[in-house]
Amino acid sequence: MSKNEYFDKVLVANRGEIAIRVMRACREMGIETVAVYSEADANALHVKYADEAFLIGAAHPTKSYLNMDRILEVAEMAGADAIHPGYGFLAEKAAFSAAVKKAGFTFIGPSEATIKMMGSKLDSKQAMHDAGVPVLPWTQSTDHDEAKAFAESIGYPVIVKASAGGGGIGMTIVNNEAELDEAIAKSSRTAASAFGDSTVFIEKYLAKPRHIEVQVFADSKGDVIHMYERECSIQRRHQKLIEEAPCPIMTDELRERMTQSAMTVAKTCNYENAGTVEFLYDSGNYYFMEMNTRLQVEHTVTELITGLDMVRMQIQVAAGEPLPYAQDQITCRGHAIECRVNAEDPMNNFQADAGKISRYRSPGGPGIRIDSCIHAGYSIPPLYDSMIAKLCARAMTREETVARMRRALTEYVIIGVKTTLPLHYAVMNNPEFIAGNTHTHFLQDPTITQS
Ligand SMILES: Nc1ncc2cc(-c3cccc4ccccc34)c(N3CC[C@@H](N)C3)nc2n1
Ligand SMILES: [Ca+2]
Repeated sequence: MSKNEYFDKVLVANRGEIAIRVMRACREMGIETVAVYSEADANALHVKYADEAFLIGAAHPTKSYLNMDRILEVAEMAGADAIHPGYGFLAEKAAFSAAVKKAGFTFIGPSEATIKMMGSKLDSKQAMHDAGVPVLPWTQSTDHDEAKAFAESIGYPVIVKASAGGGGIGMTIVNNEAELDEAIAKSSRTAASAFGDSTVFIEKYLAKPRHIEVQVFADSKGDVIHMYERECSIQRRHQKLIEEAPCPIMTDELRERMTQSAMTVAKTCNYENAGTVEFLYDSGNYYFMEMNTRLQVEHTVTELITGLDMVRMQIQVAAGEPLPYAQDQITCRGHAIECRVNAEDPMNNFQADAGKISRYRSPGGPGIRIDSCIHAGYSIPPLYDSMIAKLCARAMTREETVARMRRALTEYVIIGVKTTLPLHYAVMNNPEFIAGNTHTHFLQDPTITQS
């Protein structure tokens, strides 16, 4: 007799804070958890949080967290019913979604076909254009004369992007015709080596857009809801550093249009489970960029303004249940900001900094949330993503939330490794940020870190 109506046992195919996050939801639901860990993670917190834990291989991700066969073997041995991929690693690998299903487990995420479609920026752009979702003008021709004619028709600058790309890899800005051929060749080379697919396309370049993304949720019956938007413009080398919900410049009218577009995107690709539709926003217009077919790092700020548990919802819809909330039950109350605490040195080009944490004290008090995988005495392994904690603050207004985040940052003590905490403190004290004037090149402005 299962202790809940969803699954008896879930294998979490991930590590770090997101593995702990998923295990917390499972524990609250009476679902047993299985952790997988590499040799470098033998003492990791996610191993301690799970009901069972299995060593899956050496530290390098290809030998462990990316090793599909080994993970499925453990799921079989442990008698898991479902697998949660977290984010990163295998989360958006279409073949993993298929392999999980083929092996008889439930994949807590979308189907192989959906992941595959959204993995191609060109296919998803074409499909969303045909569905009437705003997209930036583009061409997939790399012929010099056709590309030249396209660029001249919409005006320089334009940008060359990799279709199989992500995270800004393979993007080359083109300011004039003389740069066109080399940009196409450079992006194609990068795309081929990074993604094994040299397909590129060219689109209108927006100088200082905002990155606004809409959280959507869909069940296996085709129902889709949105859970408002997040602004994620403060990034560095396409790694988000600070996210907030709702977006400071959102109006009811713009929100209505963007959330409708986001739900059209989800319906067009038969989406199931949690997903995020990314838009670029510039002077009142928004444009579909891509869809992320996973639960994102910054799902936290959406949980804080809606009061919902998104991992619980993922498990419910993956088990075949209808969406647990109707659209009119999803409310946006207050404001939330997330600061990603990375083991990097913001004053030395964000160089990753591994090492042992000698002292650790996390903030607390009203409206503070910490999702982390660290503790005093923990040694940060060098081979994985540098994010070690997420500090979130929520309050009723953005102004109060910024003040609360500023206060929490003064309380956060992490001794033994360099972190991005000083950068976050500088941003929370920066007049432009406080005024809500963020855009994607915010951190390029040298005055930011000299507050
Ligand atoms: N046509 C056009 N114009 C301006 C752009 C600017 C960016 C961009 C560039 C640099 C940082 C960014 C931060 C958030 C959102 C976008 C960006 C961008 N991308 C795409 C992947 C994403 N991580 C960055 N695509 C763009 N596309
Ligand atoms: Ca993406």
